[in-house]
Amino acid sequence: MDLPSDARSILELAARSMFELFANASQGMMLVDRQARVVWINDQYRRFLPALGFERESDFVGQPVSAVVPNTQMHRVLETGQPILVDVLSNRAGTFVVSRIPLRDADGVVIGALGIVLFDHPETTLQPLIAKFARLQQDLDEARRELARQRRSKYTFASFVGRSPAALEVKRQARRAAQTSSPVLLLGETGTGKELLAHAIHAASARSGRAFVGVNIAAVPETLLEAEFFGVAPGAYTGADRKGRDGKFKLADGGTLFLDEVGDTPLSVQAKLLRVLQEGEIEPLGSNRVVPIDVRVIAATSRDLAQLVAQGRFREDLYYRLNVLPIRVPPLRERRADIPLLVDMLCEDIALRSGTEPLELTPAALAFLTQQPWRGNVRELRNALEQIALRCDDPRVDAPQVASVLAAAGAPLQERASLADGHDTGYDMAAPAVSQTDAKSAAPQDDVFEPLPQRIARVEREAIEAALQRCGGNRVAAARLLGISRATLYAKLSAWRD
Ligand SMILES: Nc1ncnc2c1ncn2[C@@H]1O[C@H](COP(=O)(O)OP(=O)(O)OP(=O)(O)O)[C@@H](O)[C@H]1O
Repeated sequence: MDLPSDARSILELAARSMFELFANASQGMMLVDRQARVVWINDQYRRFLPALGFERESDFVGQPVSAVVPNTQMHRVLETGQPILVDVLSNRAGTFVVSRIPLRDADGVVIGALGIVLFDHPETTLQPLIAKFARLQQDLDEARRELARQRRSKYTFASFVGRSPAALEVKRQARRAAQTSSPVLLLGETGTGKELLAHAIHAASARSGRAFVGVNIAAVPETLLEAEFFGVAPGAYTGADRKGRDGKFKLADGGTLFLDEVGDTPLSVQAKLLRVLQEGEIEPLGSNRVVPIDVRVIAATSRDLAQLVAQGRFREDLYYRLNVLPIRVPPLRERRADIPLLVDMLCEDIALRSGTEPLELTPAALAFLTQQPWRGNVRELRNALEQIALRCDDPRVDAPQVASVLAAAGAPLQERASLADGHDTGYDMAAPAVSQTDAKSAAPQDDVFEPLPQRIARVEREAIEAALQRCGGNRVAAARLLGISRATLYAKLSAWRD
């Protein structure tokens, strides 16, 4: 027989064929009427009756389906008119993979539903699929545990090295802040340990068991910041965000949100941030639903927020909202007494990570380091020690070697540093601070030919350090000066970190 030529007959044939296929290939079928009463079962279905507690078909057919098939969802299909194409049904007769399809009359009104048992004993028939699912679930659980581990605090107060009065005062204030749930504002130059303190405050707070989530505001493009903060509702966008995405506020729910470089928040987002802090609720992009959140905010900035307020670049109301517990984190040059202790800790850490012997600095070398301006603070000190460890073959290092490595790295040296413990260091004490050009010429030369990737990395680093210095540590201005985006600058800086 050929295919019928009219569409209606073709559809009828297709429907009949599909029904027959399901009726033969499936483990059983049943029909319920509009009132969810069983009106028909096929031969295969009949074998489930004893397990369901029925001896005769006549005791089963005619009954409300929920009375004779425990846990059935047929009534839901009748209520919603939506099929449930694949579902797992478990009851006293076993576990089944089932499908439920509404039946409609010519006007589209739901008049019944068809239930199909696709597989019984899915634990054997679907074994490969279930094994794969179990493996995926295991991977997902592991990834979730790892994420939770990463979201826990990396540092405690013990990680903040320093016994100078200034360092002890910072720790005292931060410990007190940890006892409350009010916003904290950490103010200080780059590399002074603001992020470390934020972690430590969280770790010592009542929220320590929950997430610590950080956002570096300066590193997120303005157009993406709102989505990053508040998330995206499903269907608001096409592409990667189609399914929706939680924002950082949601991820930090119950825990702490660290807003790094809060002074760089664009004005357009400041108003929304203020609302969230006031109301304690967020509205994901593309959603008209507000979601309550409970987040403790710790903000940090290296910029003068009061000045930004005076210039109209930071909202005054947001400033007051964040400035509840301000903590000024002093620069290294105001707590030089901590430098030997920091050097000790950093040398140990660098050695541990690189698998080398820790540096041993002579008293003159340590004195020289102590007198440097350290505009990049602890981060810059760490970088300097890493450079020294890389460039000096002998772990015992004296002041002239330190001076030459710092000069090669383009660091602005302290002019009148006293290098010597009464012996000749070979370093010209009266010489002016090493300029960028001098620094370049102080790079390895003649005898050691510097490989191209290292040379490029060094030149790039010198340029960035010089730009940051020129702009007084202001990264946005430095990025502009370098002709790169601030996100690129941040990516480079964070690649050097830790
Ligand atoms: N007091 C300290 N004790 C030990 N390590 C410190 C201390 N202060 C800073 N560090 C280390 O210096 C590096 C920079 O610190 P951190 O990122 O906390 O600074 P920051 O003030 O947040 O800088 P930025 O504003 O540039 O983000 C980190 O590796 C941190 O562990």
